[in-house]
Amino acid sequence: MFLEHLQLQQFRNYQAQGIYFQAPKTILLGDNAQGKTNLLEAVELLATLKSHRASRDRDLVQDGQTVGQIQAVVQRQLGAAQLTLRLQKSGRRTAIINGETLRRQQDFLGTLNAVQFSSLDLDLVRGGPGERRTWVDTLLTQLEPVYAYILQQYNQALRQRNALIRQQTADLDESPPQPDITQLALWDAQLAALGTRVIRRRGRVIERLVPIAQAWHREISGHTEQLDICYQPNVAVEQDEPTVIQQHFLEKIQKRAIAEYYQRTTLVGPHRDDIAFSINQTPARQYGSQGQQRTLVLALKLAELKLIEEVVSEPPLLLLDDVLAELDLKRQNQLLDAIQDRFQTLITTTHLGSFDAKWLASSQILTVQSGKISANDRNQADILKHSG
Ligand SMILES: Nc1ncnc2c1ncn2[C@@H]1O[C@H](COP(=O)(O)OP(=O)(O)OP(=O)(O)O)[C@@H](O)[C@H]1O
Repeated sequence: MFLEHLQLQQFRNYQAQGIYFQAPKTILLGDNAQGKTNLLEAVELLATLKSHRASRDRDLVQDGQTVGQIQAVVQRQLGAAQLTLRLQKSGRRTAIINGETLRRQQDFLGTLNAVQFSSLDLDLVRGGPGERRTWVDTLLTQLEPVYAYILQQYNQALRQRNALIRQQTADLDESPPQPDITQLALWDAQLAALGTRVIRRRGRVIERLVPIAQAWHREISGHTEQLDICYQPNVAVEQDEPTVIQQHFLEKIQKRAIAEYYQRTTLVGPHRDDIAFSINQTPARQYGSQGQQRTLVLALKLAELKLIEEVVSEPPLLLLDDVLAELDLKRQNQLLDAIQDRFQTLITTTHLGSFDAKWLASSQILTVQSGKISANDRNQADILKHSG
């Protein structure tokens, strides 16, 4: 797939900006806080309907405005698609494909696929389990758009169950516990059914990703290291059978009932899953050197690219946010060799110094300054169309 055109209107620090992408690699060059990451964020929103930096649309709409818009033309094997995402300072988003407003936003997913790689991704190894869950969920959302809906339903059931537990324990200190068993049992069943769907999908995607990531990791580490990735679901999966997992889920809820009552929150379910990474049988989080952790994240990102390509039968985009400077020259070259011209890649950087001359020659270079994009040299002037 190829992102041919992007149009940003009142989005972050862009007033009105159109960009035509004309090379497999586009380098977005600019000082800090000029709008480079904002542009990648717009593409991330089109691919996942989520931003890793903003949880509310009000932050995405340009300051002082009430609405913002991201529009794109994506070339796919079956033809071109036009994507429009309208954002409001307060109120719901509108998702439009080829002029048709979608009733379910989840139907927007799957037209544009992208893998994002930023220095924040190093937190995948060093950070907490939440970071790893978000990573696997974002990948799943692109592979199986229906997963976005399942996860949303699970989180809703979780919130409602938590509210019920809190309500029942509100006067914990004054009177003895009086749980409403029937109502809680209904939420337990919901949580177990939806949670099982989340667990099985997470298990399946990690199983598919592991051999690809291991192969990359072996290659990048010069065949000296063995990567292992282990899904650690909060509810054990001994058999990939929904009824068996649901049964385990409900049994574990029973066992943790008293602890849940006193901690006033749901303690059982995939919102407590983790994924363990180890290198040569040693947990990467505690013992991996910075270099080893970078190799690991690079292997994961390359594996994501390949897995999405396998599943959707087209190469996804790669968004590299200020990450090349974080990698040493050897790893940079391994990444660049792996991408070649197969994956359309958008790269942000504050300086061109670290780029290989061969790379620069085959890239479209755009300068980003205060929410405005201009071609880096006169030959590239025709690839820009300013609007507004
Ligand atoms: N909703 C908004 N409205 C207007 N401007 C915004 C909005 N959100 C962010 N900005 C501006 O966008 C700029 C940040 O841009 P961005 O995060 O893309 O930086 P960058 O060019 O990637 O730089 P860095 O290298 O520091 O990451 C800041 O100047 C910020 O004030």
